[in-house]
Amino acid sequence: MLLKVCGMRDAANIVEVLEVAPDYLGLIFFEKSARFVGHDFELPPDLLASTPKKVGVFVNHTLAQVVEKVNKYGLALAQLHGDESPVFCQQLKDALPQLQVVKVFRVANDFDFAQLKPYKPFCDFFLFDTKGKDYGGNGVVFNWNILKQYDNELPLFMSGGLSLYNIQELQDFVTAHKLRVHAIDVNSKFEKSPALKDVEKLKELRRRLQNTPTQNTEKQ
Ligand SMILES: O=C(O)c1ccccc1NCC(=O)[C@H](O)[C@H](O)COP(=O)(O)O
Repeated sequence: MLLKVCGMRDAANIVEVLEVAPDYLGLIFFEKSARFVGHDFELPPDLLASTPKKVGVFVNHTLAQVVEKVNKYGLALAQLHGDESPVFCQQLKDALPQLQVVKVFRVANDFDFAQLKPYKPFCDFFLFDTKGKDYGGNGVVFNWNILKQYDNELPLFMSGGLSLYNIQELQDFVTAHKLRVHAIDVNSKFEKSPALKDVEKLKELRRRLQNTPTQNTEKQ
């Protein structure tokens, strides 16, 4: 499983996080988030020169706002964390064909998997996060058993309260149920304070993930 670390803005902290060699770095463009990058955010030169794909996290932004951030920061993926429609995903793909679109679904026990269908032609990945009081970064795990209903058609980012305490359990669950998990997405459980990542914890996570086989989970 690949690794996405989400929600940094401090240049020195980003440089430290890069030592862990994440596969994806999430930058949050939602102004109401405690992890909002800010209006004057500049990419640290180390990030420009390094390999992780940059993921922009958006919540009900307009198409023009997403396109502007993608172009400004060289984002490879847009993670749509709000109530964006399938038509919005289609418009984004039409505007930026190279961009990978990740539609987020906030999951609770009554989650209806039928709602995924109209998104499939316009998305590269789905991300399952916990439905909580905030749009994201709630630090709460959802009941993974509900994923037994998922048809595995699009590869997944798995999210929601992932920590050093539950990562092995998640890996076992994914293997047992042959879930097509492309990457895990970690955030608040690897922080010293909002937006400041605890790099020692991330290094331990990286060590544990290195012992798991990676799968071909790109969209076919
Ligand atoms: O993290 C935020 O503050 C946030 C706010 C609004 C929308 C999305 C947000 N985070 C996006 C993520 O991808 C998080 O990693 C995901 O929600 C999981 O967070 P956590 O439960 O803290 O691990």
